[in-house]
Amino acid sequence: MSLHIDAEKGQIAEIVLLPGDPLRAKYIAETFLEDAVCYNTVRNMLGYTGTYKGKKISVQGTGMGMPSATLYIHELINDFGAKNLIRIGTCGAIQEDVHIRDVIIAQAAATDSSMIYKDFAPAYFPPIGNYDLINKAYTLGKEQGMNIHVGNVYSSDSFYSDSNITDNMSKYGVLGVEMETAGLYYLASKFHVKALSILTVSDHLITGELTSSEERQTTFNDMIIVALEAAIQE
Ligand SMILES: O=P(O)(O)O[C@H]1O[C@H](CO)[C@@H](O)[C@H]1O
Ligand SMILES: O=c1cc[nH]c(=O)[nH]1
Repeated sequence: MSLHIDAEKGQIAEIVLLPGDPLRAKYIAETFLEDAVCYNTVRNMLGYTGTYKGKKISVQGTGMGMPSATLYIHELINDFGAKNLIRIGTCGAIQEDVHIRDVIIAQAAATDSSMIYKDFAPAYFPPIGNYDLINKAYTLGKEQGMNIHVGNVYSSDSFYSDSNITDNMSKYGVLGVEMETAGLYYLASKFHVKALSILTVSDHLITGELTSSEERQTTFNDMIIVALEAAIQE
């Protein structure tokens, strides 16, 4: 076991899906995995392992923001041997041609977090996703007829903020804003594992549109299938 994950060695798969919401981890395990077993209830940050098309897969809630997500990601990699980590989350769109319910594959992630900067200052390290996983997920998403985009996202430490950073990100072509991808990609580089972040657009920061929870669920299912199919091709 590790500090925050109460599992035995071998109980967690090399492929781990990472939703922010632990109840989404439960939903994914119950809906998409066979013989799913819950291995973690510490702080209610639920984690499950089961199989998908015969391949062992885990799904672990990470909580919101990089301080929470990176402690689970760190332990999954270093204490349990995770090698392919795929975030499945939600984001706000910041481009006119990215619409609610669309899916964004994060090629890279800008961030206002000091977490990465302090390791490299005064240089900046660019957190990028794994090209193989990006390519597989994009191809699968297109085959399924999904409205799918690949590009930069902005991982912010603040959900609510008065700063104009998000506006500037939008001007520079960043597709959406969320709170964890930069931390995931940073740790994947640090520990030489593969990572991908796939995001459903839950709201639009320019138009003010929101998705209903039912709509989010349908798009979310499509996104999970893309993540699972990309993962088992590894
Ligand atoms: O839907 P999840 O994965 O939690 O992701 C997004 O939603 C949360 C904010 O509501 C943040 O964690 C953000 O990154
Ligand atoms: O606008 C949004 C939507 C989801 N997650 C975020 O961090 N921001």
